[in-house]
Amino acid sequence: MVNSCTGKMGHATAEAVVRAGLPFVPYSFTGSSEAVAVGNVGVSGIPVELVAPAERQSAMERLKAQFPGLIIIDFTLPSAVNDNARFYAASGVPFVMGTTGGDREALIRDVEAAGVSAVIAPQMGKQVVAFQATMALMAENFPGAFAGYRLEVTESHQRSKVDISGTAKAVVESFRQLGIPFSEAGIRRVRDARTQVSMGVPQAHLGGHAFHTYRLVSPDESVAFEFKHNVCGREIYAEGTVDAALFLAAKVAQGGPPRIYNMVDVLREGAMR
Ligand SMILES: NC(=O)c1ccc[n+]([C@@H]2O[C@H](COP(=O)([O-])OP(=O)(O)OC[C@H]3O[C@@H](n4cnc5c(N)ncnc54)[C@H](O)[C@@H]3O)[C@@H](O)[C@H]2O)c1
Ligand SMILES: O=C(O)C1=N[C@H](C(=O)O)CCC1
Repeated sequence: MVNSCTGKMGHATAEAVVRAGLPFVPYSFTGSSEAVAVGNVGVSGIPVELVAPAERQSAMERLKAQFPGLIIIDFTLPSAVNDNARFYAASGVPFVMGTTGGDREALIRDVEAAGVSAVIAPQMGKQVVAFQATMALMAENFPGAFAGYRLEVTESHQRSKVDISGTAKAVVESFRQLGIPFSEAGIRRVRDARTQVSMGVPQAHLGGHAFHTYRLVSPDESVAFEFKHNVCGREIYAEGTVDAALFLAAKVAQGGPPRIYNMVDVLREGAMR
């Protein structure tokens, strides 16, 4: 089940679920205004019934009975992430949380306390996850290697993105361990089309892109490193999310204690196609 199919990522992911030939639940929890205004949406020709927040409790009971082994995928909004995760966890339904932002520490705490398995990650794209894992490995192996360096971080996304890149925040954590004090407030956030075009974002992808640049400069400016990951469109995340859902379903089927996984866990197990 994908929440919310009315959103850009939710819709792209729902299409990827159908493309993969997986059983697709034709219901989607959504924001109250969309449920009223839109009513229903179509995903690859399948009509999907939208469920408003006020109806989600009773709908969840029905869905759990109707779809044993239910896995929820959440791409909603930073303002909804904590409440949604608490709701899924309290309902005992394992879930993949791709939504960024919110209170991330509370998110982990709540899900752990409820004892439900989940994959929670701000980045679902296989190659970007591999880059993230590489930075984390470098930090683990060579802590402080970049002490004294200056870090500049720029992220550009479609205008509708409300929060700072969750991926940039995660990567910055590795740079901190490499010796560079850097606060999230220092991340340069680009949302205007003119700047984006000047940065090389294709016109056709102004409505869906994620460009990231991390630049490290030595104290005397004689040495510079630049890491970039530039994504156009959303397919890379949608496909990675399907991998995460399959991984989670397999973990739940195996039994064992509930656990919170991230996408590096999924990648490490070779579970990304
Ligand atoms: N993890 C990843 O790889 C990845 C990739 C892309 C986007 N994202 C994240 O996914 C999220 C969604 O991005 P988007 O571009 O699809 O946004 P969007 O604005 O297009 O869609 C958000 C949707 O959430 C719905 N919504 C709002 N409140 C809700 C609630 N309480 N319950 C259910 N649905 C609700 C809205 O109706 C809307 O359709 C963002 O946090 C974004 O950063 C993550
Ligand atoms: O389009 C978005 O929104 C994205 N959000 C994630 C983030 O914040 O890191 C992943 C990239 C795309």
